[in-house]
Parts: sequence; structure tokens; C-alpha cells
Amino acid sequence: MKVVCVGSGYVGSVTGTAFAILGFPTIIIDMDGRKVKEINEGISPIYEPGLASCIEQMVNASRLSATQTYDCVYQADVVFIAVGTPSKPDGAVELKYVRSAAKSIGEHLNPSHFTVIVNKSTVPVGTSDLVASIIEEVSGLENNRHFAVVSNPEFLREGYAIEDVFFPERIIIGSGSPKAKKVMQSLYKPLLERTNYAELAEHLTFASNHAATKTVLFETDAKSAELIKYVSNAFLSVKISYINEVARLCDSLGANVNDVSFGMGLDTRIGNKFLQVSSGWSGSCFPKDTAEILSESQKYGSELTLVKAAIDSNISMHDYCIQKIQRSLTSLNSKNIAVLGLTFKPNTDDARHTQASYIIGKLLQLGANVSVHDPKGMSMFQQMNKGLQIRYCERPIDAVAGADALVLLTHWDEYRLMNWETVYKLMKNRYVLDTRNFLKKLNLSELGFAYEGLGLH
Ligand SMILES: NC(=O)c1ccc[n+]([C@@H]2O[C@H](COP(=O)([O-])OP(=O)(O)OC[C@H]3O[C@@H](n4cnc5c(N)ncnc54)[C@H](O)[C@@H]3O)[C@@H](O)[C@H]2O)c1
Ligand SMILES: O=c1ccn([C@@H]2O[C@H](COP(=O)(O)OP(=O)(O)O[C@H]3O[C@H](CO)[C@@H](O)[C@H](O)[C@H]3O)[C@@H](O)[C@H]2O)c(=O)[nH]1
Repeated sequence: MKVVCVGSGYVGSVTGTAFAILGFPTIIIDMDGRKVKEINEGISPIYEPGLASCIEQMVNASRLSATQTYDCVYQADVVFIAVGTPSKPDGAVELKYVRSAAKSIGEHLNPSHFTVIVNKSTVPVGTSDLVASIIEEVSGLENNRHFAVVSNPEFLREGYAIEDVFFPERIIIGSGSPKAKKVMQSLYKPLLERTNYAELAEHLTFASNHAATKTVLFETDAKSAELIKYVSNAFLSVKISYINEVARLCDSLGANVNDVSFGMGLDTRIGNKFLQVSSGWSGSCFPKDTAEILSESQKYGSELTLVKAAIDSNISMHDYCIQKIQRSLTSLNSKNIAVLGLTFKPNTDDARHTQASYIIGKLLQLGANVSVHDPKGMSMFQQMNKGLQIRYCERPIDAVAGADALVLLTHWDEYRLMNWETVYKLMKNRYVLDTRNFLKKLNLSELGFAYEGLGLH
């Protein structure tokens, strides 16, 4: 089977590479010439642990290539759509990239060959039908006869994308076409049976018990598949917002949220995942997906009030962090604040829609001077936040020199491993706000810092 993947971003580059490793000749289409050139040179277009070496190996083996044109669709058995679906200003999803990809696919389909078009992008209920109708209109071909559209949402997490794609807990296939479902079963067979995995082992960057992960392939209709994706992300957002509110309660009551979270997670009905305190969830997925599903639910008179509450709670969590800094420093006017971590989480260069831009924006409004550092995300953050007047520092210690406060937003290992005695000497006032409770074990208070986490006592 020949695979084509439209989009070479955080999902498309990993998806395309994964199917090449699983044994299918794969071509990635992207309209961005830089990404196409990089892939063809064996270079990863994004930072994702383990991905660069996988791409290099697959390109060298001639199993993976990239192009800006859609000609390869004619030969393909399966065409993934993995383009961006950002939010419009009202929170609803922007589908122009999906529409444009569908149109281009329709223009290049082979009329005498059954092709399966797969929506991997996160798209609202009904988008499979939309893609099918665009393709029918452009090609003059008939849906479910010459081609079929499948919803196959992606659940990878940035920073763990290789692991998540090769060892997923679930693969969701939504379609009304039994023929298309058969094609998808064949496509995922090597993943379900873990064949061709020997080649993969050297690229895995995290030691975990992969062999124990059993993947369930669940087949349903397209609408249900589309909804599973949104409500899963929304559920996880609610879960994080809940523990973040519990952290605030712990601050008021003198309890320790790390212990509370651990104790809760021992109940397998609750589980210990996504109960880690933060200044709020962020990134390229949760904010836009919660906004979209809330907007959709409101349009249909079935408002997801818990999701609405989580969105509000998330913003108030960002504000809560600022209030903590204010309580410690009183006026922030002309105070020097070092912010460590600009990406929405560690092990990614993705700085889209991170809490850092909200929190830094507020600190600036309050008159603070802000110096920042991030190991991988500085260039994207700078590109996305051109209006922010802040100092970008090559090394974390440059950001903390002369600081009145150090605010840790992202728990990169690099920050735990810093020489904290040097940090102590360089800072003017030794207040540290650790929004991930990540530095707790370093006992910074014993070194003389005024250390605060969230929900710790
Ligand atoms: N980032 C994640 O962790 C993640 C995880 C699961 C699902 N998703 C979903 O997957 C989709 C893609 O997300 P992403 O983060 O990979 O996006 P991205 O912005 O990183 O990448 C999208 C790519 O598509 C290309 N593109 C857009 N329109 C095109 C067209 N018509 N033809 C060819 N190329 C085109 C862009 O140039 C870009 O390289 C979104 O719907 C997202 O919600 C993302
Ligand atoms: O206990 C936790 C877990 C996460 N976060 C934050 O929540 C956000 C999202 O984290 P994570 O889910 O790990 O990152 P993503 O890469 O955005 O992955 C989510 O969004 C993807 C895109 O839809 C989905 O594919 C994944 O399944 C889903 O986990 C980040 O700001 C994290 O710091 C917390 O604050 N506490």
C-alpha cells in the first residue's frame, strides 16, 4: 500500500514517518517549501525527541520523501489529511486548510482506483461528510464507490509523539464504508502486530514498558470518531483544572497538593495521570479544542458547562500565579522577573498558545522587566509574540542575573540541573515561584531561597 500524508507539522511529520517505518512507501505533501526541503535532506522539520533519526533513516532507505505538489495522490491507496485546524476569533474551528487539502486531493484522485482519504486532523463532527462532498464536487467521483473518507483522530502528545504513535492505547476508525475500514485494518496491521519494530527500537528515547501496551482498534461511525477526539481532550482539560483548583484550596488550608494528587490517583477509577499541578494547561491543542467543542455544544443547545468552567478556571489559574508573585514582591513596577520555560511543556519547541505569553503579558502590564529563557522554544515564542518587549537570554543564568523573582513555567530537566548556588549568588531577591512543583526536592528553602510552589506548604 502506498501512503500519502498531507501536512508535515507535529502530527503529519510523525505520522508519515511512522507509516514508512511500518513498511509502507510514504510521501508527505506540504505547501511549506522549507519543511519539504528539510525532510528530503533527512532533517526533521520540528523538534520532537527521536523523530530526527527516524526521518533520516527512512529518507536514506528511500521509503520516505516530501513534495509540494499533489501528483502523488494519483498512486496512493491511503491519503492522510494532517493539516492545521486553528481557532477562529470566536473559538470555532478554522477549516480552510482542510477544505483546501480536500480540494487538491479531489483534483488528483485516480478514478479507476479506490482511495481512502483519512482525516487525522482534529475536526468537528460532520467534517468527514464535508471532505467527501468537496472531493465529489471537484473530481466528479462518487463517495463510497471510487473513494471513501475515514475519521482517524490522532492522540499523540508532543514530546512523546514517537512512543504514542507506535504504542497507542487506542486507534479509532470512523467510517460508513466497510471497504475503507478493511483498508485501514491492513494499514494498522503491522502496528497492531508490532511487526517491523526491530528497526524502531534504536529511535525510542524513553524507557517504558511498551511490550505491555495493548492497542485496541475501535471501529465506529465517522461522527462518533470525530467527537471522541474533542471530548477526550476536553475531559483531560477538566481533570487538570480540577487539580489546579485543588492546589489553590491546599494553599488556603495548608495541605500538600502533591500528596493529595498522589492519594487520589491510587484509586484506579481516578488514575494518577493528568493530575500534575501547573499554571494552567495550554499548547496548540487543549485551548483550541475546548473552545471548539464548547462553541459547538452551545450552538446545539447542549452546552458543556464543565468545559466552560474549566476554560474559565484555567485563566484564573494563570492569574493566581501572578497574584502569588505580587504577594511576594508587592509592586511589580520596575521589578526584574526571570521566566524560565516558554513552551507549553518540556521536550518540544512548540510555543503556540502557551501560558507564558498570557503571564508575561500581565507582568509587563504591571510594570515588570521580563527576561526569558527556553531550551527549544525561544524562536517560535518570539515569532508568535512579536509585541512583547522582553529580553531573550541564551542561558537560564543570564535571565536570572539581577532578578527579583524567578518564575518557572515549564519543567525542563535543564532547570532542575542548574547550579542553584550560582543562581542564588546572581539573583537580587531570591523569590522562586515553581508553578510545576518541580523543584521541590531540591530544597531551595534550605539554600536560602524564598521558594513557593502551588498548593505546597
Ligand atoms: N500537535 C499535536 O500534538 C496534535 C496531536 C493530535 C492532533 N493534532 C491535530 O492535528 C492537526 C495538525 O496539527 P499540527 O500541530 O501537526 O499542525 P501544524 O500547524 O504543525 O502543521 C500543519 C501543516 O500542514 C501544512 N498545510 C496546511 N494546509 C496545507 C495544504 N492545503 N496542503 C499542504 N500542506 C498544508 C502546513 O504548512 C503545516 O506544515 C490539527 O488538527 C491538530 O489539532 C495535533
Ligand atoms: O497533569 C498534567 C498534564 C498536562 N498538563 C498541561 O496540559 C497541557 C497539555 O499537555 P499534554 O496533553 O501532555 O500535551 P499535548 O501534546 O497538547 O497533548 C494533548 O493534545 C493532543 C492534541 O490534540 C492530543 O493528541 C493528546 O492526546 C493530548 O494529551 C500542557 O500545557 C501541560 O503542561 C498539566 O498541567 N498537568
